[in-house]
Amino acid sequence: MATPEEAYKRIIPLDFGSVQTVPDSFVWPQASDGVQSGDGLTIPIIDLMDPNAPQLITEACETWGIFRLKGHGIATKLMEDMESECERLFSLPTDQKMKALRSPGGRMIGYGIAPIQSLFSTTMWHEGFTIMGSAIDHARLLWPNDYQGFCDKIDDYQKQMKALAEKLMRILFKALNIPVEEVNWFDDPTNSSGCSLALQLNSYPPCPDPTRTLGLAPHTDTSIVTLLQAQTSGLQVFKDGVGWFAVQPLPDALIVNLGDFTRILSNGRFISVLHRVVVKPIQRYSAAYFFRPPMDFAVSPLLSKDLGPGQVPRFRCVTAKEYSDLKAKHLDEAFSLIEN
Ligand SMILES: C=C1C[C@]23C[C@H]1CC[C@H]2[C@@]12CCC[C@@](C)(C(=O)O1)[C@H]2[C@@H]3C(=O)O
Ligand SMILES: O=C(O)CCC(=O)C(=O)O
Ligand SMILES: [Fe+2]
Repeated sequence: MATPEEAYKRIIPLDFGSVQTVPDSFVWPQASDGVQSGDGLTIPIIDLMDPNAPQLITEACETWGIFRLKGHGIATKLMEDMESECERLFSLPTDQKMKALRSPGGRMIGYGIAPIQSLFSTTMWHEGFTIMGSAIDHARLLWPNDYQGFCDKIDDYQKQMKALAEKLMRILFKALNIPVEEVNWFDDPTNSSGCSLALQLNSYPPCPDPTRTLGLAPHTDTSIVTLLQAQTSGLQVFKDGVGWFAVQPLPDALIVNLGDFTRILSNGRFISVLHRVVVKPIQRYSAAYFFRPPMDFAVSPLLSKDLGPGQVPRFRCVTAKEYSDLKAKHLDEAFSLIEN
């Protein structure tokens, strides 16, 4: 059992600016086992304005669990602003960022290493900033006289991402025969049922030896859907029978990936894609918006009006909270624990 000091150390990132080599504690032997993308190994590109988009999205969810989305309506300027805010935040001196450090055992918000880090003994080449709702309390600590600009951008971004995620959720639920009318939190403007929506700003500092370490260890997201913005490559997905391969970002497109809750709701039909991040000699930022149900929501394949002939539910019903707690302890094994 870790002492409180040890636990605390686990949320403090490395002072990346000062290291010339990858320390042993950051060495992931499997980091370089990616494959080159070849024929048939491209993540679909879908235009949301295409009348066929719902069909294409459904197919992408069944085959990949991830796709690149154009025509999403998020202004390029807002995406650029978000990238600049990431740069402004993560370029702050380490002792300044430390003021907004996530508190151990507390709510998962603020500055620090990846929340899943506690499940791995090898450290990830990463620092992050987690936001749920308003960012004001932490932004004040980072920029005591100048926090409003950051907060306004974050609010605007979350509002637009939420609207887009709801649009996508409508498409997914329609494909799964789940009536959105029965989901009482859907479209709730106050999101009063608890802070489960989250925005994660990720920074992967320039790495002197990129093939030896990982930015984020393999994981699936604890979300319905995750909307990811990243200007440079680094994200990889795992495809059965193929291995790890790169998702190339497109200018202006967002990367959309499904999370575990959609796998449960779809009774396994839609893929909650396993992904990881490799690092580069250059700085990389990303912003991930996690669209998640309120913690008291009961997630079950039986919400669907049509499991298909002879189909039985593969997963038992769990609240979002119950599942998140299982995930925090068991990561990938969480699924086997809810399998019927
Ligand atoms: C809303 C969420 C979703 C979280 C937990 C919580 C806040 C931060 C998210 C991430 C972001 C980084 C990868 C991940 C795996 C992690 O370590 O923290 C994500 C995790 C999850 O999808 O499970
Ligand atoms: O940085 C990326 O490309 C992916 C980030 C990610 O997977 C996450 O925040 O959950
Ligand atoms: Fe992720």
